[in-house]
Amino acid sequence: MARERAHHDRCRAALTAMAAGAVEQIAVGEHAFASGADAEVLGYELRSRARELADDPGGPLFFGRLDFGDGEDAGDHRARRYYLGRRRITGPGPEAGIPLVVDWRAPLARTFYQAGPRDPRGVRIRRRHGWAPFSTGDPAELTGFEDEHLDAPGPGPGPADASGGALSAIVAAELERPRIGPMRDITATIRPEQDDLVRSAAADSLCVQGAPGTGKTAVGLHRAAYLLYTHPGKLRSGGLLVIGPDRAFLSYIERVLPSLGETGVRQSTLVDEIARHAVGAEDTPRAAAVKHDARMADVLRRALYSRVAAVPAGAAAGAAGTALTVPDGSYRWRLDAEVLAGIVAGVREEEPPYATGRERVRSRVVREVQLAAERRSGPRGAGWVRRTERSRPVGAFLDAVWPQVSPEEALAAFLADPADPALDPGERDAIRRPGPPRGSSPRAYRSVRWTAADLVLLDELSGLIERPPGYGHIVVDEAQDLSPMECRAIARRAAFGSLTVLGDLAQGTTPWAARDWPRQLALLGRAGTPVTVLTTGFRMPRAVVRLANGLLPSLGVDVPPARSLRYGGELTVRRVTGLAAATVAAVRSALTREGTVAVIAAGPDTDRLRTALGPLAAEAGERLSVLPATAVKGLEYDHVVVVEPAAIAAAEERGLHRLYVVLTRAVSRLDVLHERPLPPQLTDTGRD
Ligand SMILES: Nc1ncnc2c1ncn2[C@@H]1O[C@H](COP(=O)(O)OP(=O)(O)OP(=O)(O)O)[C@@H](O)[C@H]1O
Repeated sequence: MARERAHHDRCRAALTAMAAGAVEQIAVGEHAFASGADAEVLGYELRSRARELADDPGGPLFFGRLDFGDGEDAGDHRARRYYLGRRRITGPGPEAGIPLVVDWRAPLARTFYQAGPRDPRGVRIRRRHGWAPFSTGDPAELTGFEDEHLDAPGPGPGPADASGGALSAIVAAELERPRIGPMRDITATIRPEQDDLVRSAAADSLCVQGAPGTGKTAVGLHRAAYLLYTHPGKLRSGGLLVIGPDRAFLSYIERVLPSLGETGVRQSTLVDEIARHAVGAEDTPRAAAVKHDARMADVLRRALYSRVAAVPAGAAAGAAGTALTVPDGSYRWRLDAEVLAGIVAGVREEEPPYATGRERVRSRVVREVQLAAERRSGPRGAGWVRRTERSRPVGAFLDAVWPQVSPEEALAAFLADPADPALDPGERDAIRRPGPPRGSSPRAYRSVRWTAADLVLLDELSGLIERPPGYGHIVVDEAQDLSPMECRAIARRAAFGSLTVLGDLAQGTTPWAARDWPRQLALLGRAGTPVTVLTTGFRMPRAVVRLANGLLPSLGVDVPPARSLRYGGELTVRRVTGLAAATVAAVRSALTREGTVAVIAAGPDTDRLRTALGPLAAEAGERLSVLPATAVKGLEYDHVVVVEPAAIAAAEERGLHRLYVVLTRAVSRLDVLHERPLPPQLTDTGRD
């Protein structure tokens, strides 16, 4: 213990020196460069590095150690010892460059996560360190360590581990620990199957189907950090996006990447990512279903290209057969309709983005004019070409055959008259909405109040008009809930990158939620991506998993049930009279224990419960949340009180899926309170 503490002290001193060194380098760097631009780039890099180092929350600097070889022969390179931690720490002075702590993402660390009695990988001892819970500012306190002798495995204590060994007591304690604040990193306890996913090649897209609490979100975030470490150039400058279901979820996960030293990742909801406008109106469920349907991709493409006139409409009236006349000094060059129609048709066939298509038509038309001019009166230079491209007749011709259009203008015009053969009359009526008449000035479209689904359609149109800049990698959480059109919005942004798709078909609650992964992956532009299934749950106690699994056969999806790695926890299911009073009593008792508490109920019931909890809630402060069932996706609380499951199940079309989400949020204790009979799926399994 003394030696390990001394090593930790050495690491702390080295980290402080590294942070000071980074600050000093900024000062030196700013003076050493002749070019201001170079100094600026270097300064930016150094400042970020200094910030990352200064951002250290003060926790333990390592969580494990690997001893390779037989440990006797110091000259044998295999007889080496490495400490592993959240970030690399190198020694000062003569030790500079020698890692005191190896980053958990380094290739060597893979051995820490993957080695086991069946496959020791040259490891003699794997040590896990136990630390007292810490808060920012306090020194980290080593409380113990645990050695696994992988070269001579003996029977270990505790439940068996999937990798062939015993489940480490330190890992078990970490899993049982009450949840207090936002989500934390899992670097110390990544499981082998999670490590495989985290370290998949950057170019590979992957899909993880995992029961609730199997660590999908944790895997996605650690994969993001891993990719940034292995491909810093490609991904560090805004090239990595994490998409989550809502802002509450984002604030729950937002500290994980910074705590791993990664501060530059964009974390967003899809709505925020694509929003060109604020949402100002609501669709009927029918209209939303039509707008999110996969057919809308072709429908919108047709609507946009219906603006392109197949045969030039004679923008500049001229002699019969002449569709365009371009004055040029004392000459007038004429192009006939057939040539122009050929140009337009040719560009359409090439299928460039709409805006590129317009420019392509422009330059080909001018090329024809140039050829005609040069045949008569010699070469024309670049200046002539530019002038002709900007000339009034050419502009008028383009406006007639390939008019400029904004996504807003195209969508408003389409919704005012959604006459596409792919939509039946009922569907057209559902989405029809009066809009500014065709041909209105772009300003007329600014006052339109868009719905959330309209924003998705605007994004589609915007992608048809101009290719959006993409990301090198996108992590998509709760991907089962994405509509076909939302999937396309993500696919567009990952056209040249890869995807980590995370989700659970059983937790699909949107009307368009996926029922199988192959189709969803095809919509995401990644057909054929392998699907990895996770079933080992780290969140819920066994009894809670059993209760929730009772719903699975009714959810209409083919997913294996979760099994829990946890041994603690409590479940109570109680029929009560007077839900509000029973909730207050349950919360009062829950607050006597450590950790967060959530009361989850059908939307309309939450206000009533909040009122009933009034003074108690004020006393509990941030420890207590009262939430509608629709707002808990991806979140977890130490103690959950679920109020009236039947009301949650009846509140929406996929109410049983919602109930499944709600019942799977508890880390330590779940109280189910009901007045009405429980949904039948819960009655057999509920009492434990
Ligand atoms: N290897 C691990 N070691 C310790 N804790 C872990 C590990 N993997 C996951 N966890 C913890 O288990 C809990 C559930 O993980 P996470 O939220 O990532 O699951 P999920 O599959 O995304 O769940 P859901 O489907 O409900 O969104 C979290 O508290 C997470 O930190």
